[in-house]
Amino acid sequence: NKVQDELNTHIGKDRKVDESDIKNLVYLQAVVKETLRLYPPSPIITLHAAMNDCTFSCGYHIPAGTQLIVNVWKIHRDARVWTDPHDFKPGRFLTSHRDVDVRSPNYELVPFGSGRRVCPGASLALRVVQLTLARLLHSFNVVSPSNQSVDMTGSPGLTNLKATPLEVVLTPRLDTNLYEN
Ligand code: HEM
Repeated sequence: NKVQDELNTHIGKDRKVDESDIKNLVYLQAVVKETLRLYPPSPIITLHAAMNDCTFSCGYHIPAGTQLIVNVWKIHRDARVWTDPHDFKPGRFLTSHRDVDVRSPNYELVPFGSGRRVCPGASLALRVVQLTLARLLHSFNVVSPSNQSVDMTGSPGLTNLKATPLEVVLTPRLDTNLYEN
């Protein structure tokens, strides 16, 4: 509903959302970030190895050549970084965490990985996800059948899939002529 309020303010209901509108849709951007934080499509990143010996401040010694797995899911729910880490609160990216981005140097938010092997498709992915979500929420009201809350349980695996199918009812919210092309 808050994204739809933002869409009403910046776009209105007489035209479709355009790619150039996205920079003004700061709450929508925060929703995408919060979604990537709580439900990273790659919850663990594999196939990495330490190039040099290193010792973490907490005492762990990692010899060069050790194969490493990055637990993105855990990093994104670290209570030392995120207040109410398991709650969906997009507003945190407009207040307490407004400077945190998927390219931040402090590694709090790493849905695309980081460093030399960071996802080269990150910018494309963000543009596509933001525009698609904006168009969807601008064009339709979305509710779950019988208004039940959505089961967000995930299934185990290298990619983050819902354990149960998502069922929603879409209702148009714009003039019919805007759906013709
Ligand atoms: C929301 C969408 C996406 C997410 C969350 C995502 C996430 C990731 C992650 C976590 C990695 C591993 C990084 C690492 O090893 O440290 C990766 C690698 C990669 N991604 Fe994406 N990705 C997305 C979309 C895309 C798109 C749209 C493309 C291409 C157009 C793409 C191309 C690649 C490639 C080629 C690699 C391998 C890079 C390498 O090993 O050097 N990804 N991605």
